[in-house]
Amino acid sequence: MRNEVLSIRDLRMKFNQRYVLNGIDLDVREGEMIGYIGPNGAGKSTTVKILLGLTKGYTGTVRVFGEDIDAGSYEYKRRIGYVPEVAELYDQLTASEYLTFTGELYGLSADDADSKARQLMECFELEKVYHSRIATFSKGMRQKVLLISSLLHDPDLLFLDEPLSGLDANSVMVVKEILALLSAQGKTIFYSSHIMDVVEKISSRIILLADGRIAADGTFQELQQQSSEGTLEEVFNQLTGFHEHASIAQRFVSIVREGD
Ligand SMILES: Nc1ncnc2c1ncn2[C@@H]1O[C@H](COP(=O)(O)OP(=O)(O)OP(=O)(O)O)[C@@H](O)[C@H]1O
Repeated sequence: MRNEVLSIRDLRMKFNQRYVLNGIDLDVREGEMIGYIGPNGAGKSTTVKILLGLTKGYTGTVRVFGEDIDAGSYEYKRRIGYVPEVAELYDQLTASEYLTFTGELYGLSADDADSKARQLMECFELEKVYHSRIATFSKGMRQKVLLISSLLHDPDLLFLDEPLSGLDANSVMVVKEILALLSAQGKTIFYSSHIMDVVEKISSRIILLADGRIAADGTFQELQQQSSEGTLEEVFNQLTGFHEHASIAQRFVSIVREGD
């Protein structure tokens, strides 16, 4: 049996008297590639932020690498990498400064962080802008810097929120392959995205969160059987009880066209 990476019991979280997480139970083992999906506002980012120790005030038990994260130790964070949906990149820094800085935060020496960051930037054909300010980078270039910063310290557990956002088709292929290799080498990956065809293809297990609860958990094939639908997009629509896309679109367009 592979090692436990995450163990969550009856996790609940409320904001302004409203429960956003309503009792989550989840066990994750080494090497799992988890597609973490759910409608907007379902509670995906909230769960991830709790796991990262960024959001407090929850009830229930959360163990990461066997350690209760409420116990106050920060050591477990060194084994985690994170690509947030909206990143606070320090625009005034160069890629080299930013990556060396984040590498050092994760415990690498400045020289090791710099050398590793330079080589990883080269893999993404960004070596020429290594010493340029991030403020001058395109969306895709920024995304690559974020991916590199999340991986510099070779984490065992990786949380990715829309990691392909802004990447061109060639870079998408490279990143998907990187994730497959990391997963095959035992890294655990939480892949949160709204792009269902990618999630369908890369995940070994899909977890669907709806209204702060796990509404489905299994391989893509298991989810298909559960809902008797074809694509993950259709499974998602069915499991979240959504059938109104055509009428919503129609209403939206008719409001836009009002008065014409
Ligand atoms: N700091 C906060 N204060 C108040 N409400 C919050 C806070 N953070 C999240 N929420 C609420 O919690 C709910 C879940 O938000 P969360 O960001 O976890 O959803 P999500 O599943 O990641 O959504 P998306 O797919 O849109 O990124 C939302 O209703 C949101 O408004």
